[in-house]
Amino acid sequence: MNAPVPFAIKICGLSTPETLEAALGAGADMIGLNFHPKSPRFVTLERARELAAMARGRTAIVALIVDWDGRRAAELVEALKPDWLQLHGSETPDETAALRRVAGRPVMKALGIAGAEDLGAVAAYRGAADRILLDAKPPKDAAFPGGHGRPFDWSLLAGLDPAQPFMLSGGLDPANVAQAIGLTRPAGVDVSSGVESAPGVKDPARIAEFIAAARKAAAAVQEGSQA
Ligand SMILES: O=C(O)c1ccccc1N[C@@H]1O[C@H](COP(=O)(O)O)[C@@H](O)[C@H]1O
Repeated sequence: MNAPVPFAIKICGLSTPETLEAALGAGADMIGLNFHPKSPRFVTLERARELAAMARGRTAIVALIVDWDGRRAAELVEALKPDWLQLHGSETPDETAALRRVAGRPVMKALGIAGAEDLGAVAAYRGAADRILLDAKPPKDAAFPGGHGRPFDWSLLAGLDPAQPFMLSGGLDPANVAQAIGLTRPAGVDVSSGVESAPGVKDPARIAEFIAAARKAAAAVQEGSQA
């Protein structure tokens, strides 16, 4: 039997040393650096290297990319040395497996969920991705494919194979994360907008509140499943 993976809390879209330090101090397990140019959380490689140097050895560093090819991803890995790649575009299972191979890093594949039919994609990525991240589907006219602060209907996840681990994202915040964890029992949670005071502006107090609430709810689920 595989060893259980510890519950992971990821704070995504960090772009300043101060807010990164807030996430590290509050105990984030993963931090996300966003390389999608249309995102309000976009960081240059230079800024990302500065932040990664602060974070290395204290948390897992995740580089978020959207529909990149393998050569570009491998160059980013060489320059930044992230622990993970987060693929948040329309990468197919084959492209996901190829990116993982070429870049030599574990990959977290984000899948957009709006209805029960979207859950079918999850099985297709088994073996291609190291983690599945279930996010709300972006609005149709959206300029970027994630980070819109919108939740999806969590009750849809009752239709998922209970043996399938996943991380949950999409519209999570300090006030709803405990309910989301209790209902869906994810292997981790990921947040961006819900810990901001404005798009792209992270709020240290909300980061700390989010991490404390998620940690407490995950511990309660764990205790409940052991009882
Ligand atoms: O945050 C962004 O700007 C972003 C841009 C492009 C792709 C993904 C992005 N963020 C990811 O989206 C989800 C949900 O974010 P939110 O909490 O609803 O704002 C999360 O996994 C982020 O990593």
